[in-house]
Amino acid sequence: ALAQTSASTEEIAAPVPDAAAPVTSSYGASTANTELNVISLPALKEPFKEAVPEAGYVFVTGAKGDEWTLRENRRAMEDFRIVTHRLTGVSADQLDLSVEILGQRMPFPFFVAPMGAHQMTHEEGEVATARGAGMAGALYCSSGASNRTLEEIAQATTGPKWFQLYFNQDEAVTKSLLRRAKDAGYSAIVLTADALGPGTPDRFRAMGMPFRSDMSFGNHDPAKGGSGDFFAQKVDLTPDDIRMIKDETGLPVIVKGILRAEDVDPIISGGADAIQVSNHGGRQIDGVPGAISVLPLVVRAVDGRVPVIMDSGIRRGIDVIRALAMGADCVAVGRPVMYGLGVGGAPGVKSVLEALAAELRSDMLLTGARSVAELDPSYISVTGPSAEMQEG
Ligand SMILES: Cc1cc2nc3c(=O)[nH]c(=O)nc-3n(C[C@H](O)[C@H](O)[C@H](O)COP(=O)(O)O)c2cc1C
Ligand SMILES: CCCCCCC(=O)C(=O)O
Repeated sequence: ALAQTSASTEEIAAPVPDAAAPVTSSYGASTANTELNVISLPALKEPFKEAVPEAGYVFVTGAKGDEWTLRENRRAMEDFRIVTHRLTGVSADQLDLSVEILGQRMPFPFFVAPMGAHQMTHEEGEVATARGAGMAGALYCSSGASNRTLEEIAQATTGPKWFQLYFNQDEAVTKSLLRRAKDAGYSAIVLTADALGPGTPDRFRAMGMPFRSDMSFGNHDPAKGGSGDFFAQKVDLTPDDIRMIKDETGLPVIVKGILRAEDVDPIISGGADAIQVSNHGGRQIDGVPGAISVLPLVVRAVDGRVPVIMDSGIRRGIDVIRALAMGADCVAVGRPVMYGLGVGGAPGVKSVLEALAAELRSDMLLTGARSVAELDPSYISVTGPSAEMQEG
């Protein structure tokens, strides 16, 4: 039996098995544990709405202010038109989708973006998401705002893992998080530079900010070896903070949330090992450009010194091609992974990642490039507002 939704037939791509819906907690997050027939990542949004509490749906899908940046992340993708090659002799068995970033080999050029508060969506929280990522062989980036502890999450995945840091005002708290991340086997630290705290979509605020009452920030839970207050984030970050993370852990540092070419030099001089172009999925400040629009400007400023990662708006195989051709070394996938979690739990996450890999594989074959390394700007014609930004 399939759950009924109010969406049109075209929008309902993936059936929601009955197993996706049971409600066992007072909050009512999903307990689903099933593989999904993913027709496309965007088409999972409606089943996600059916499978999770309204608060979780609004928190995940919403964005800041008028949500212009959220929409612009998708619209701007259309400015990047793919210029295909023909008769290149590429066959499926020759196609190489693997990449290596910061010493980490990945089977495909995308990974799970750091996202917090997964128990707003699924009872198991990040443990299920990380397990699903591992099942697909994908790198999992664990959010500093996870409900489960970084240690529980590290144990849940069989794949590579990075830890995303929300730098705390209390240096002892930050250093303790970093030490724990290193001890748990995370191989890089992602410093988020573009956030003041949780996303606060207007629709979520209108509901009274209904975070679940039993929600904990696992990494700060004193009962689980944590300390400090998640909300006491240090906002006045400088490049010196990068050095502290490196000194403390000896791990590579990725700075996430960069949208401007001028920011690149001080960040690389500060010791960053990679730059992540992102507008946080439009959740922190509205009105900033689509991430794909500014990617070429940042790539030019980086000039090959460190890898460039991009997220915000990745939904399709062709989006991955667009970003890689414009100079990203890999991309991160955000909200669609949460859709998979809500609708299918760990196997649902695996299904989402495998569906994107399958889509990318066929899109690559039709693009004519043999490998991710072969993609370059010649595969893209930049049009519209994004083209104007490259000139200015
Ligand atoms: C529910 C949710 C929670 C998020 N939490 C974090 C977080 O804890 N740390 C972080 O750096 N980014 C966080 N992000 C931003 C993502 O890492 C990523 O930048 C964003 O989801 C990209 O936009 P997209 O999902 O629309 O592609 C979060 C995003 C969502 C949707
Ligand atoms: C209350 C938990 C917040 C977790 C996610 C924080 C964040 O970065 C976001 O965009 O939201």
